[in-house]
Amino acid sequence: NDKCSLIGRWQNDLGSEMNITAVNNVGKIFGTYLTKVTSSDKPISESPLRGSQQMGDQEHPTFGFTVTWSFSDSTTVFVGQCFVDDKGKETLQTMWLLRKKADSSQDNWKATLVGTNLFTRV
Ligand SMILES: CN1C(=O)N(C)[C@H]2CS[C@@H](CCCCC(=O)O)[C@H]21
Repeated sequence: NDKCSLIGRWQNDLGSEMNITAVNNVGKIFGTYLTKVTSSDKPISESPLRGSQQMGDQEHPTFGFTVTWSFSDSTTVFVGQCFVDDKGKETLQTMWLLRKKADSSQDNWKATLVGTNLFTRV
């Protein structure tokens, strides 16, 4: 049974490192996210990550989590699923929405970025 646990350290192609430190018995996810790149001009620091995963099927659980950036006024939400390939390699296939702070509602239209992202274990 290829159980896919979210716990541990993950990295993506942008050089970000995510450390999921705990998933409790009801699927609550706790961790931190350290980005190497930012669209803000502030110094980067580790940011908290909170979310939840489905606990029904432990093989390839779906999940969602929010990163509340500690150094910028933006927020990113991730949603995705954990997969294990036939060699036992785990990946997190995700899509994300990055909401940057708009200076006014007139700028609201250009304040949300979207993307896909693959995480592999460090
Ligand atoms: C590095 N990133 C990464 O690993 N992503 C999956 C994408 C979605 S979150 C964004 C970084 C946002 C940093 C905070 C800010 O620039 O306001 C980018």
